[in-house]
Amino acid sequence: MATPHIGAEPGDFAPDVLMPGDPRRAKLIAETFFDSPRLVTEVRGILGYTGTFNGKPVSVLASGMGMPSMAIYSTELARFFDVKRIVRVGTIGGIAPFLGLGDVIAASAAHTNSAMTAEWVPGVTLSHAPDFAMLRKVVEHGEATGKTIHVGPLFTTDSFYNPDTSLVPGLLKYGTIGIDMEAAGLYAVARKEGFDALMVGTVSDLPGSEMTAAEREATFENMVSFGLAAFQ
Ligand SMILES: O=P(O)(O)O[C@H]1O[C@H](CO)[C@@H](O)[C@H]1O
Ligand SMILES: O=c1cc[nH]c(=O)[nH]1
Repeated sequence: MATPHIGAEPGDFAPDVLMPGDPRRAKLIAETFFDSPRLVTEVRGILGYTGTFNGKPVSVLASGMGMPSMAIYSTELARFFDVKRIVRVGTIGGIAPFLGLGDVIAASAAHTNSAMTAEWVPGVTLSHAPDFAMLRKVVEHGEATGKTIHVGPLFTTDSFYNPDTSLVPGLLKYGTIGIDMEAAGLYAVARKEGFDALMVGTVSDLPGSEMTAAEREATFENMVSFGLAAFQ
């Protein structure tokens, strides 16, 4: 049955789903990595495809931008389409000095200034963290292929424009390496809805340098290869 935001039927999604923010990146991922991809939803232009990778069913669905949008789509995938594992494949603003444009990161935690989960357990600041088995698989993929993946905490912000840059020294002091807008939402919803999740991202912005929109769309292959490794 279709949901308010996903126009698919039960069985249209595989248990494993990749989630980029950008619908065009979802299409590109399906066309580049999947065998026999088919469009399963396009409500609001949020594209979803299902195909196979290495002979196993896999899907991709855009999340849109920000924690509320990610929370809507990931909740509906878990509740109505029996999705068991989600990997967000997104772009990241790098803040750690050792990062370069195009580097790949797996988020071992996600701090946030969003109030979305503030009252889920009254009086408690929840730690938003990935599934350890999935995190281990992407690290092992890096070791097996000789490709570098940085593992560290992200800061998931509600504000792409007008970010409070005075936060950066504090974030760095506590080991944070980059910034996105969805990882904490995905990790929180995963615990709430009972699926496993991981965020893998490409560094698209650094202080003083950034990728163009075309580069953001194109420099995704390494990140998606890591993301798919989490499902193996
Ligand atoms: O490239 P995506 O996955 O959209 O991720 C990042 O890019 C968007 C901001 O430009 C936010 O969604 C942020 O998290
Ligand atoms: O600077 C950036 C880049 C990607 N995503 C963000 O949230 N911020």
